[in-house]
Amino acid sequence: MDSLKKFKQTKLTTKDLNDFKIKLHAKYIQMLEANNEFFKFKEEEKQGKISKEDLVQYKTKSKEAKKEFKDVCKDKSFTNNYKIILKIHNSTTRKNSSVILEQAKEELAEAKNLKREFIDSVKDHGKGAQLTKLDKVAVKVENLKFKYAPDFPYALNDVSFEINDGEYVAVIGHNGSGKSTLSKMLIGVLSAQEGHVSIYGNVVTQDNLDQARKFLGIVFQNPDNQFIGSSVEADIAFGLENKRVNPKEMQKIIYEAAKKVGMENFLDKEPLNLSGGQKQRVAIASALALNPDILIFDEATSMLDPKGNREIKEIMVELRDKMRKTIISITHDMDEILNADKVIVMNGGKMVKIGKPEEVLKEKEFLRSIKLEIPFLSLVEEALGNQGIKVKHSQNMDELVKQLCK
Ligand SMILES: Nc1ncnc2c1ncn2[C@@H]1O[C@H](COP(=O)(O)OP(=O)(O)OP(=O)(O)O)[C@@H](O)[C@H]1O
Repeated sequence: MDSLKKFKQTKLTTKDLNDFKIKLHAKYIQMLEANNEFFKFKEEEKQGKISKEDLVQYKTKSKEAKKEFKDVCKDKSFTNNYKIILKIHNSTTRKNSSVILEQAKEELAEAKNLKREFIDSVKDHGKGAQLTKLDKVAVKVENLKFKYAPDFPYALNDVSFEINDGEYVAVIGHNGSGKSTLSKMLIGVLSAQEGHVSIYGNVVTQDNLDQARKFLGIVFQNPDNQFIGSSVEADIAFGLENKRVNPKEMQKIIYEAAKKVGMENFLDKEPLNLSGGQKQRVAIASALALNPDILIFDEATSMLDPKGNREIKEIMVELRDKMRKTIISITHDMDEILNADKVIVMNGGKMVKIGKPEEVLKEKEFLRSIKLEIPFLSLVEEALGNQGIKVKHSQNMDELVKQLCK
């Protein structure tokens, strides 16, 4: 009994297996990269661009990466974990105590599954690794700093904030305030030089970046650059094919994702025949098909006409309200902050304000001083206030009119 108790306290779990898969997958990618680099420089050496001596360092790096990957594959922890419980299980059988025997059986089955999964994960280089949600905070940024070169000023300077699960957050700032740099750091295109980004409680590192990205969907600025397929359907299918989703399930996923953005009747249409707003809706559907928890809109409305702009803003609100998605909208369009739960104001690489839209909009002089335009709706609210007509913060003109007509 004591040995079973002890085993339960020290046994390996699915989290350990997941950590192992993440490590294995990272080593596998490092090995591939080092190998590619070696072959690239081997070609260059053949062409006389680099010397044989220089090539040696790439060969050594590639060999080391291969060895490191193989060493991780040789991990004995899960086999040992199984052996220990097998021994305990077999001795428990002889004692013939039914409750303990049942517990030992359960532990043995669990350890056997872990061992089997470990063997499979070695075969597929840890591809199935997943991060679990350890926290209700969707995105946590802590003391983030970034410079594009050592003698450049900070593009991001000690930025910290939290975005809760299901929250709609607008990140606003004038040109050069650091919005794009922040967005690149959130999606892992740039790595933190100081500080951390955590997604659902997991600090993002080079090792778990691929897994962390599974929580994220991104919609960029230019609708034309985002269309990869020859039709709406092919475009949404692209990400699913990359993820090797079962082709039988794909049709349904594509239809559902298109329906969420009102594009289900356009599946056979070519990109040429779509408006900018419709193309952005397809980009959103492509992201939604992969079912991310967090959607980042990086200046996604800035190239659209007023109608397209309005459509995409409405979809962002719907995604939060109906699908409980976390929305991060990086924008210089002040109108976008009206729909947000929280606004992060950036200036000169620093976060200079964070709060609810109505709190941020109170500071009109400050916003003007950092070259941000006050939304027309807020100016109307302010003018009404000056006339003694008190109104609550509205998300759009219709809401304000309704308040006034009550
Ligand atoms: N690739 C780069 N190399 C050097 N400096 C850069 C680079 N990209 C951005 N910067 C600088 O970093 C600072 C922050 O720029 P960033 O692009 O993040 O701001 P932004 O708020 O997104 O601006 P915009 O709205 O114009 O895109 C600026 O001073 C900018 O000049």
